[in-house]
Amino acid sequence: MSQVVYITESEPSIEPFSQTQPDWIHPNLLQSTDPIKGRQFRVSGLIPKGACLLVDRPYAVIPVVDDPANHDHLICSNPACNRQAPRHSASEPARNRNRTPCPNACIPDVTWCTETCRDADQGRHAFECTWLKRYAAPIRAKWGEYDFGMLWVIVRLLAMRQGQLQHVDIDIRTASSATATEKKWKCGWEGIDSLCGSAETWSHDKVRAWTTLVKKYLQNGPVLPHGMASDQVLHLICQEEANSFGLYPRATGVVPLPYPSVDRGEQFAAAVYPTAAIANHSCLPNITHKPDEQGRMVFTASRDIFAGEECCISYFDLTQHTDLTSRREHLRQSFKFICQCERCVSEEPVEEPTEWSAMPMMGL
Ligand SMILES: C[S@@+](CC[C@H](N)C(=O)[O-])C[C@H]1O[C@@H](n2cnc3c(N)ncnc32)[C@H](O)[C@@H]1O
Repeated sequence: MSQVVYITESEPSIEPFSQTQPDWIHPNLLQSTDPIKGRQFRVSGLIPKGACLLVDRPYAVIPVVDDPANHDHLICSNPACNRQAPRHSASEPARNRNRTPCPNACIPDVTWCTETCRDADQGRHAFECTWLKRYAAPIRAKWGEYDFGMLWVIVRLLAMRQGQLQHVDIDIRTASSATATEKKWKCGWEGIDSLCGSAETWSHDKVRAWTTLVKKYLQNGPVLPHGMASDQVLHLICQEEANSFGLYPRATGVVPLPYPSVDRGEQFAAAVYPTAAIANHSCLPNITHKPDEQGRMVFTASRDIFAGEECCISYFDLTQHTDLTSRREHLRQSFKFICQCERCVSEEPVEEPTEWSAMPMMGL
């Protein structure tokens, strides 16, 4: 990849995303490739039930809440924090108690849990602030909350990438010259760049619609100086669609299903993770996933996992879609693939063999 650094005198400095590995990765966790599903997690030796397999920091995360000004679970915008910033918490020391809004009042969804967090995040936020102020309201009004969220995640991904490019010597370049062990897991922008997703799986109408949005709202220019071509940004949207996680307060993928049924709660954020995104889906997962208090995705073994087995999460709340048709339809609509997990394949109806002897003679 050619290294281009886009820094001008007037550009604020964005703190680099200096992570070179996930925060925790179980030594028995490996990456391999499946001919149908693509990249996957496998294990090289026993991982006992309850063990933590992965703790991965989001590369970009946005809050997803109605009425942010009055919501208790808005997250701190500082990517080094991501903690929920409650409106009031009597138990907190006074200096931590106030949510700190954007000084330019860009949108109420942007807040920091403390002034310290806000000040440390000035450079990154400056990258998105003008864009949010100019486009958030018109995009929400014309295209709706889902499209706005998709575009905002892209803006936050581009802001983080910009931070890495500004610190190219300590980040992207060192990543490409890292030792074989360090290169085992691609982190930061390298990890995002390697995510699956392609516009070839999209209908012409969908490509046209997102191309329009990219040209209208995400063009490289003074409002968003990212230096990428429109088709690269469109590709990033495909990757985001195939790989982003909803963040919920309770674990996803608990099996057997709890009785009485417990769902995973109300979504409060959406995020893209460089390493957690390698996990494929199973309707009988052996891993549960849940964000920790900093929005890091934590994978936990829900049973003993033996050498050679694939590690899978569930992409949806298993309490909501139980039979084969409903599960496959949900995955097809929301995640654009036909589930080939062992449970779905084993539940496929067996086609009755044609009884030729019972057929009338066809004039032979
Ligand atoms: C979040 S990515 C998972 C990692 C991906 N396999 C890769 O190569 O990067 C989601 C994509 O993986 C594939 N996938 C995941 N679970 C699958 C399953 N149960 N059946 C078929 N394809 C699956 C689909 O192509 C899906 O769009």
